[in-house]
Amino acid sequence: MLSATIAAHPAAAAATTLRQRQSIRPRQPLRVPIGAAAPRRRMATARPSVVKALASQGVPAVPPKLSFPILVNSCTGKMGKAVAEAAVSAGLQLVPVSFSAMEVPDGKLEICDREIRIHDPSESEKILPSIIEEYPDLIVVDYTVPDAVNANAELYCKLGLPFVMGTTGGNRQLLHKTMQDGNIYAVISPQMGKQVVAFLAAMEIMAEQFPGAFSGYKLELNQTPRSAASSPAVADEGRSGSSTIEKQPLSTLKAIIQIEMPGDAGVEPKLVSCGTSFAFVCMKLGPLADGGVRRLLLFFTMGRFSQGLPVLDWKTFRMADTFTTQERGRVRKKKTEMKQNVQVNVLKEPSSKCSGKATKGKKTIEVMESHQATKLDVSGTAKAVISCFQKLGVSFDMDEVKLVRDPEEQVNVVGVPEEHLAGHAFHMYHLTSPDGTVSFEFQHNVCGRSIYAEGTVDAAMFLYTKIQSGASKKLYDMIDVLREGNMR
Ligand SMILES: NC(=O)C1=CN([C@@H]2O[C@H](COP(=O)(O)OP(=O)(O)OC[C@H]3O[C@@H](n4cnc5c(N)ncnc54)[C@H](O)[C@@H]3O)[C@@H](O)[C@H]2O)C=CC1
Ligand SMILES: O=C(O)C1=N[C@H](C(=O)O)C[C@H](O)C1
Repeated sequence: MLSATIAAHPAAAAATTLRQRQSIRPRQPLRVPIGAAAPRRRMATARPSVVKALASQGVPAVPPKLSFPILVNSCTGKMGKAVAEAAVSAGLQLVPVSFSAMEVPDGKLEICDREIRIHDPSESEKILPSIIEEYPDLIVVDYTVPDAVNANAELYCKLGLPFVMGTTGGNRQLLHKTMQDGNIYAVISPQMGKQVVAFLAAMEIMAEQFPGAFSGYKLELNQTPRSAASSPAVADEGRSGSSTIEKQPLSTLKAIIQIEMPGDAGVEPKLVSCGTSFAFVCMKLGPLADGGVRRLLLFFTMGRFSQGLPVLDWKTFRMADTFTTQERGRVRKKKTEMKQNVQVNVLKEPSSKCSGKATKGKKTIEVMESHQATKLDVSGTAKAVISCFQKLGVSFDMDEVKLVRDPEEQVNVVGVPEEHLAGHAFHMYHLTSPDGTVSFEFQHNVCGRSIYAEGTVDAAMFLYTKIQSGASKKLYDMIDVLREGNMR
């Protein structure tokens, strides 16, 4: 049966609860579905000191596999489900209980052949104490909603329950205070994707070592390029007089780093650059610039030329023809909408050959993030990156981040693969020097959930080893996790 014992005094109780938990003898759960986590007293692993000692005696120091109980709050969500699956495949014991604001048939959910009982969040305070009693080494992973962040963290602290908080939003200042008062082991990070975290860490190091390095720079596209020199395509647009594309300075410094995760791009979630080809950008910009078929053909031809492809082959004509007969009607329909977003298109790949912008004096889009339509808050990762830029001397208001949540815009403008509309995170930052002669562009684009799920499992393992070793530091972020060699 689930009991309703709660530590009476949050701050003081937190530390004692944790100590008490170490000495509680585990009970057998009354109803544990086959394959679900059975309560355990301790992980079946050797401590690092033991491994070291064995190694000194010539015994190979193969790190033992960690195994401890993990409760995922909430298993009904996209991230919760992905983490639960990753936890099982990493050999952790998935506790067959979760909470959700969503009703599920029979109050149950099946994950990796394990039956998870779903309770209403209002019951968590009543239910969790007995779960802790059954699973003294329990770690909770939180992927719920921004509105639940503070209450959940307070509850975990009150119960002395170590946790990994992946949920973004809520009141982060209050969260920080809760953690200070609660003195509980936790990893909190709005970004668990380790490669993205490594990028964030690099930003932080740069901000720390070269504060103000980008003073005066703006997170925006060039407003008034100085040089008239440009690529023939852009020059042609300029001469036509009808184009909204402006010329870019020759000296514009630009680098696109594209990192793709190995594996089948169509199946595996991936970290990608979302740049499209020069030809594609021109195809989008051409009609918006009131160009006719001739201009389109010219753009397309130049695009092919720029990529070292044969200029005049059947593909050139076929694609132009397809565009004019089938796509042009559709594009015309969306013209107004696209015009509003044309800067994003430029942001997507303003390559040196097609660098330009279509602002016509309008405000440019400087930081853009695109996520699945169900995302409730502004990207926590974007906020973290922007705060690094701020330390580097760039002035930028968080409210200015351009949010893209419309699936049509995501596919047509941002370039999100359709199969990842329900789970993606594309981020773009464009930085311009005060005189407009230097620009930088950063992108980190993730499709799918597995990069975060794996990072979360690593964070839980990291936390577990910290608890076992009685580390004096209790609050960590993902950069701490990476620093201790957790890139696996
Ligand atoms: N740190 C990271 O690397 C990442 C963080 N996230 C963040 O994680 C959070 C969840 O994202 P998704 O899984 O995509 O959202 P989702 O909408 O798919 O899932 C949220 C789940 O939480 C449940 N829920 C709502 N209120 C609750 C409460 N009080 N207690 C327990 N469960 C509750 C909902 O019923 C839903 O099933 C968001 O804040 C998102 O930004 C998402 C991806 C990566
Ligand atoms: O909601 C998401 O999906 C994501 N949320 C996190 C954020 O807000 O930064 C991390 C990533 O962008 C995916």
